[in-house]
Amino acid sequence: MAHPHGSAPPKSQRLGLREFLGVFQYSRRAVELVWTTSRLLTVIIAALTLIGGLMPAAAAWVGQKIVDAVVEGAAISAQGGVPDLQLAMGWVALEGGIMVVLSAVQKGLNVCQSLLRAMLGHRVNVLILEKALTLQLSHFEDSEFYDKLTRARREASSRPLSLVNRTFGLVQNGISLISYAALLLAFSPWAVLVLVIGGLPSFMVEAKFSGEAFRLFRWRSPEARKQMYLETVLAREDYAKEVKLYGLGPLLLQRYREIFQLVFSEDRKLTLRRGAWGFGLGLLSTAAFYGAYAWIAFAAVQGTISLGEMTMYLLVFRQGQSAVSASLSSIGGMYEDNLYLSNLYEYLDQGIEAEAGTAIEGPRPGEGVRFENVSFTYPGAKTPALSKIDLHLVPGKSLALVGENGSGKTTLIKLLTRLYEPTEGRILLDGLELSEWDPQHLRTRVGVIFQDFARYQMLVGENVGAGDVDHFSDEQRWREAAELGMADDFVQDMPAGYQTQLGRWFKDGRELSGGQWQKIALSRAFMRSQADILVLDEPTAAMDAEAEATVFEHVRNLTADRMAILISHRFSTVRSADHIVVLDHGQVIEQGDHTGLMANGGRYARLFTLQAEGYR
Ligand SMILES: Nc1ncnc2c1ncn2[C@@H]1O[C@H](COP(=O)(O)OP(=O)(O)OP(=O)(O)O)[C@@H](O)[C@H]1O
Repeated sequence: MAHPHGSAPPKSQRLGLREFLGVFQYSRRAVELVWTTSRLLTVIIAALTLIGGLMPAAAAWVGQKIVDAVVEGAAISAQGGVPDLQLAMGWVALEGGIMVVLSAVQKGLNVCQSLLRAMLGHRVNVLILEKALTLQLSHFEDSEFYDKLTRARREASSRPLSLVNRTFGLVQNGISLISYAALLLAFSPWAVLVLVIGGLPSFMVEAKFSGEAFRLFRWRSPEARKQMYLETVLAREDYAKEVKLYGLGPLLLQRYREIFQLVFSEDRKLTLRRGAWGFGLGLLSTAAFYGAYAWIAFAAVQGTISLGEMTMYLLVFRQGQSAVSASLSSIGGMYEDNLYLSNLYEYLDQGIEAEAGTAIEGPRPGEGVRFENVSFTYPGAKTPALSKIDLHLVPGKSLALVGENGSGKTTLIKLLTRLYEPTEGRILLDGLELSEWDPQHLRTRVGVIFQDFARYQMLVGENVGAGDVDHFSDEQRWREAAELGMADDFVQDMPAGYQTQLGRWFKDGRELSGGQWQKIALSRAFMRSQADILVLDEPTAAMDAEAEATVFEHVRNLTADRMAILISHRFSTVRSADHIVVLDHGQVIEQGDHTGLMANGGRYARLFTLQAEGYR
């Protein structure tokens, strides 16, 4: 949720019972997730939980038997008789046995839970990433959606297991509690009531504050994202150069600190209030316990119960009380887990418009690409980035787009590659609208490099191979593409040739120059040998003039029956295109070939002459 920096977090709302229960809607999905992650581990955990639940009451009962046997034995000894030693020793041995089982159960639970935790964390991360693959570019550019993604990634992976553990914990404590109650009932039903009611106040506090903590977490997720971003800028190699030279470090670090202060001051308030209330209401539980203690001791003094029974009741009452508070805090924790899971599921359930097209050919093959009255406005933007564009790109021809920064050239390519849909008008390939094409097939027909192409910290060869996933690791194809993209020569000279690691993140990683990276990106586009539309968005800006000339020679040779779209600010390159389109503020203001446009004496002619003069 976007909010102006520094605004106060939302006030806590009163939590009605319905709202409280409604929040548990994700429990079923979380249990399902855990169950499908590992049935075996889930079953073992459930079984151990049940066994673990019965053990404490059994131990308390045996404890009573020990004390009574000892008291009885002592009385016999006092009267000069011979007590039955074996009986008391037998009970002690049994209690020892129960403790061994209990500790085995607890260890087993820990082991299973850590295994399941690792598996589940991985599973949830994969779910999150799989979903990310289905998202559209516009999602990544939407800050509110990005918050959802960040929140899901930060908290969600540990929550399903925690929820399931707490559910089991609740069952376990429930079983213990029932067995304690059964023992305690013999003393007095009222004692059972005191036991249960004593735990309620602390529970109310937990429920109230976990809701508040969650609202705080949601409120500050844009802050958390800013902090993550600053961490990236301050600690990553690709920013280090500028941060150092411009001395940005202290300023950015100060920002980082300020965000922490803002977030921490809210956290501190909440933590203090939570602690104070927890302590105050916790006193009630202590009072309930000592009230019951006095009552039980009184009964023993009066002789209504034996010493053994008194020991057992006290133990049962104390443990019962912790079972009550553990159960209630399990419920509170489940509530909290559910709140955090709502983030995960909100993100996973985000509706994605299906890319519905299925066509793999159009009615007029060979017609090429047509833009018909195409307009486009970015989500949230006030003015259109493109308006009323009409264009026809014919196979075998090349098209150059020129225009000032921000005139809409890259946007036009984003529409052609279906990263965005036109807000108005339509784009046709072979006579069929782009949205009706099978998206996979459409992608194989277009090879594109953007000016901000990705620099993967992988092998040089893989950086080329990325252009065609089917041949991602095919060294022969890497070479062919790299020759066309002018990268082969310098790659051969690298220490491990095509197997050289790029980037500084990993061992022995090499860095490339700007022009070399561009050659890699160009080669990547040449990997798309099936593509009949080749789009180069300022591909040669960092290359030297000779390399640029050769690359265009290659593009021209390739485009016998293909289409090439070229964006460039270098008119020496642009002039060789068959058709030139001049964009200004999202509109086509001139088009034609170089000679025609020069003869026109319009914007193109002016810009061309200006640049040509610069070279004289
Ligand atoms: N993701 C985006 N969201 C909102 N507006 C955008 C986005 N990308 C670009 N714009 C806006 O759309 C307009 C056209 O941008 P575009 O990137 O198409 O220009 P360009 O002609 O390729 O510029 P350049 O020569 O600088 O590469 C600009 O005003 C820009 O601010």
